[in-house]
Amino acid sequence: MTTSSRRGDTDPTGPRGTAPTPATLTAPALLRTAAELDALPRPAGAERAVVMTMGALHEGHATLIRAAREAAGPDGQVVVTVFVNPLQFGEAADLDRYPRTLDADLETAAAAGADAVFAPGVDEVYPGGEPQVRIAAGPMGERLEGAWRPGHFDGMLTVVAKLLHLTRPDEAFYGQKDAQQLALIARMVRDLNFGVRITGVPTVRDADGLALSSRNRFLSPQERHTALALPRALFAARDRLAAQQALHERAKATAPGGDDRAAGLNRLGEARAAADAQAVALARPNGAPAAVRATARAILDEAATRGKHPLVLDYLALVDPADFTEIPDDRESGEAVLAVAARVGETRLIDNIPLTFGALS
Ligand SMILES: Nc1ncnc2c1ncn2[C@@H]1O[C@H](COP(=O)(O)OP(=O)(O)OP(=O)(O)O)[C@@H](O)[C@H]1O
Ligand SMILES: CC(C)(CO)[C@@H](O)C(=O)[O-]
Ligand code: BAL
Repeated sequence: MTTSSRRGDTDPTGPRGTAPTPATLTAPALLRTAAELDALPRPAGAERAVVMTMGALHEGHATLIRAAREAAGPDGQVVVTVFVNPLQFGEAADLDRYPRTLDADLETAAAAGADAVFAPGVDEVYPGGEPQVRIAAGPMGERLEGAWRPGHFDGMLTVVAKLLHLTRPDEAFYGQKDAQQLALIARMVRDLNFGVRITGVPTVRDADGLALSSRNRFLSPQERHTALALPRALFAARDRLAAQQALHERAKATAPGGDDRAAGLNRLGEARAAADAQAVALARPNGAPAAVRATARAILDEAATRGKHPLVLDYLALVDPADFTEIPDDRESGEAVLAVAARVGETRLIDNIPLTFGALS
């Protein structure tokens, strides 16, 4: 039988020897059933914020919880859900080996400022077995991750819908690391009038650049070295775009008249100055999407040739964050997401970076 429990005070030094903070002094309530969650009083005159996770909490999750705490304020309430959702897994092996670390998760949640952790069992979330009626993610859910993990986003949205109904938050927080998931949740909430604010939180990375992920623990040191090609590719592409855009800005500032100026200089016999003026005039942002893709691709291709621990690329795509369709090569302005998914050994990783075309960053 499972019961609602409010665990005693944690070690005052906090988890992993961190300095004590007010949040570490009180452990969150551990709620195992929907009935226990229903019995959790709502904060009076303040908001409830929710962070949904599959557990094995790391600093990325802690950042989401801190953001929720900050938004809810001292009088508000932060609920963290921990549930490994079978509906969104393709291979049973991936589901079976997914890490489950509830005791450590409660400490991490406490230190980050959670008031309650809702960690139901599979039977509690799906009392009638696999649900007959599900959320369909639609066309956006069939692109990128959806193409590689058929049914994944339907399963993800179905459990997110259920968890939103169960926890009834004012605001819910999700990581930009799972950019397509975040976009789909925002879309579902808008299309189906869920009446909750959805907030994205930027990706948290390790010092070496790798995006934090529960699945990183499966990487051997050599595999991790290969996996670093993901952030390196994304950051190189971002830098390439910034350089191209800086050159374009310089062109606008230094070459009024562009090609006309080059022609005039040519007539005067100033061949070198004419060539410079023309080069500057040509430094337009046109072709930036192709340059961004090529820059990232070169780094990923190199990692794919690594002897013992090669990277196997599933996709690299430059997409519109609104619907995850490919950005056309002649795009000169607007928001984009450069997204990548790859396998290293048995571990599949995803990462992405937001980019803005047509602006100096
Ligand atoms: N590095 C990160 N930075 C910011 N948010 C993150 C990060 N990693 C995960 N999140 C967010 O935390 C929430 C829960 O994610 P989840 O429990 O699946 O963790 P995960 O580390 O992404 O695990 P995995 O990649 O193995 O599925 C999601 O909203 C996810 O986007
Ligand atoms: C949103 C989510 C908790 C649904 O299971 C999961 O996909 C995750 O952890 O990103
Ligand atoms: N972090 C996304 C959840 C999943 O991989 O299933």
